[in-house]
Amino acid sequence: MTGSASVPTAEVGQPLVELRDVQKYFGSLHVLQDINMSVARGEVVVVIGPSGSGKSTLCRTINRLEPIDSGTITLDGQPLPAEGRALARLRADVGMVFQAFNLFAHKTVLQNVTLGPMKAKGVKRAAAQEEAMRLLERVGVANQANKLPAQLSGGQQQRVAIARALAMKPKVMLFDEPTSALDPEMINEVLDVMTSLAKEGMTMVVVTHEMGFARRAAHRVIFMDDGRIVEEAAPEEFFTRPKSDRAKDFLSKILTH
Ligand SMILES: Nc1ncnc2c1ncn2[C@@H]1O[C@H](COP(=O)(O)OP(=O)(O)OP(=O)(O)O)[C@@H](O)[C@H]1O
Repeated sequence: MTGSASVPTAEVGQPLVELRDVQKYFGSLHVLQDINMSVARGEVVVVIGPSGSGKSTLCRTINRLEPIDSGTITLDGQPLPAEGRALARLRADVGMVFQAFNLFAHKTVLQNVTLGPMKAKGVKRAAAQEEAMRLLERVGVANQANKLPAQLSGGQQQRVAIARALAMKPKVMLFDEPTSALDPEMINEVLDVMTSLAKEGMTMVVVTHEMGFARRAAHRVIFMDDGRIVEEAAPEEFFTRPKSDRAKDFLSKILTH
């Protein structure tokens, strides 16, 4: 499979993340129902759907921030570990950028990006710093390296959060509404970084309300409603010819805003 003509240029390969018959409850709420989903290496999957449909929970189960009640989730063919060192390794393999800012407030930008590789992977300080500076350059905030996160704009903080996740050399990046807490002028800065990662072949699962990003960078859009995957299609197909009434209704509401 190759990407849609508009952006994704990376070839998409074998399955990397697989969810099979996943069920999850919060008390009596069946928040994830019969989830079957496969994300291929190099694929960019955008997850959209109404508020409360289970998008964040889906994302959080993929790196075990939320346990599941039944079913299986595998990364690179391996079942997700529940605890211990294997779980720490998994967290390194699955980079995550949340909607709220994800940084240690009392560490500098540079420390935020170097700590993970030094602690989790035993990378020496000098090498970790060199790589961190390269990544900060990559996301356009190298000149902020010695500042504290609070001294940065929201968009800059999210770009540091992306650099921090990339420093762990993840196999897949999960983004959970990474721009939702940002001022409008900051949103594009972050989406541009995400788009370039997508073009370079990073495997990504992105929960977002930014339909422009979905059109431009996704190989596939997954539409969730009430804890289920209701529909999935290439973006050009989904946005022009949604099949389910729920997706049509959802798109008509968000596209008129
Ligand atoms: N820790 C929790 N305990 C109990 N219920 C929860 C918990 N987290 C989420 N929920 C409920 O699970 C449902 C799905 O939540 P989730 O955050 O996954 O939805 P979402 O699609 O990401 O929504 P939004 O777009 O508003 O962020 C919601 O009804 C929510 O209230």
